[in-house]
Amino acid sequence: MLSSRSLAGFALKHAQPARRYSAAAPTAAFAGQKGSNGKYTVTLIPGDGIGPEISESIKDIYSAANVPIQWEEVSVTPILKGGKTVIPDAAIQSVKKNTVALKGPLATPIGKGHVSLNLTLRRTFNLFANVRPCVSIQGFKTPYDDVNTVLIRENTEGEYSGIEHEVIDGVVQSIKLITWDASERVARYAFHYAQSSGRKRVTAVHKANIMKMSDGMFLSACREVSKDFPEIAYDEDLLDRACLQITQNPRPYSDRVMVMPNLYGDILSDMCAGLIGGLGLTPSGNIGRDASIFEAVHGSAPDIAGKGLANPTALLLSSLMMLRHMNLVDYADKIEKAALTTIAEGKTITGDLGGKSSTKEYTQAIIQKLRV
Ligand SMILES: NC(=O)C1=CN([C@@H]2O[C@H](COP(=O)(O)OP(=O)(O)OC[C@H]3O[C@@H](n4cnc5c(N)ncnc54)[C@H](O)[C@@H]3O)[C@@H](O)[C@H]2O)C=CC1
Ligand SMILES: O=C(O)CCC(=O)C(=O)O
Repeated sequence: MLSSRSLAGFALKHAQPARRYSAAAPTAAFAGQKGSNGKYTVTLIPGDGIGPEISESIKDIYSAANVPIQWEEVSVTPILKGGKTVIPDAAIQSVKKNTVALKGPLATPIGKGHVSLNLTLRRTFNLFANVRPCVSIQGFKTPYDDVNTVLIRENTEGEYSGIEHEVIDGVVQSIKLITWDASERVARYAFHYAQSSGRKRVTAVHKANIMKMSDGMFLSACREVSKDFPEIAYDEDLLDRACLQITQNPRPYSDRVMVMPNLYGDILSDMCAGLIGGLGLTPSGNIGRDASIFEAVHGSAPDIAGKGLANPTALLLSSLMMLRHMNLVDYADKIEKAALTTIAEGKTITGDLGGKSSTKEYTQAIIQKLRV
């Protein structure tokens, strides 16, 4: 019989008022100390493709808002060591020391080449829960104006375990690894998140009709954890049905938290992003006990990289999840208001949102609002 291991010793944060972009839940309480200059040091990984452009935008906005943060910029260029691709030690040490990081997208070669360094970072720091809120921006017209989903993705295993091999010529096997411990841990996080953000239901999204053992165990862990949260309703939904229902009517998903294995969360969060205006708008937080790394849902966007066209909002909103995690809530609220009103006004927005402005012009429009 599998034993259920609780998150004993896990310092719980106090419940926070419900905010749209928050990592609110049982993250290890932020224990960073301000330096002698009155600022916290935060690791910044600019990343690949559009990463450096959108990171520049965040730095400019933070300077204008006087956020008490100093960035420790590190590169995550893949290094080959003993036949394995690894992350430079300086980057690892920086995240370990600062315990919070903001990360731009890292590109992964398709069908060949090095392993994903995004996944490597998540595994290195055991960032077990990936929180992906997706909220309609009031005043910005899209087919829906009432999307407010929170998706929590198991972030360390599942289909992304990276265990693949060729069995015989022409036959390849990829292992979807699901463990009770990781399933229980992310389920517990989802229930705590629901509790602290005022959401009334947790829905486990799965394909246990097909993957009876792996998704079946994920569901068993969720059911077990649900018993500890009698005030939060619990139900289960097949992934395909959830996709259909959310695209037909996202409103019922506003009062719940969805929790699911790794791959489903990756895909479903892009689908939700499509409902509110695209990947330029959706943030995320990779949450662990000892460190947390905040990043946009999107990738390195090679098609627009270097052209000054990228929308920095997703990374900006990810950084606001980070500020709330660090209890710098007032700064987060102020920047969020400036960014969302800039988008709602629609005068200075980037091409992905139907506008004509560059990354820099949009950034300046936000900065102008911060100065008033
Ligand atoms: N967490 C991470 O660092 C992630 C990295 N990736 C990597 O990124 C690379 C590119 O992946 P794609 O499939 O092309 O996905 P992508 O998310 O980079 O781009 C998909 C589409 O969305 C647009 N887009 C994305 N972010 C945008 C933004 N901020 N502003 C305006 N438009 C934006 C792109 O121009 C593109 O048309 C791959 O190497 C992939 O592995 C992909 C997803 C997440
Ligand atoms: O690591 C990558 O390149 C892609 C990862 C990804 O799509 C994600 O996990 O969000």
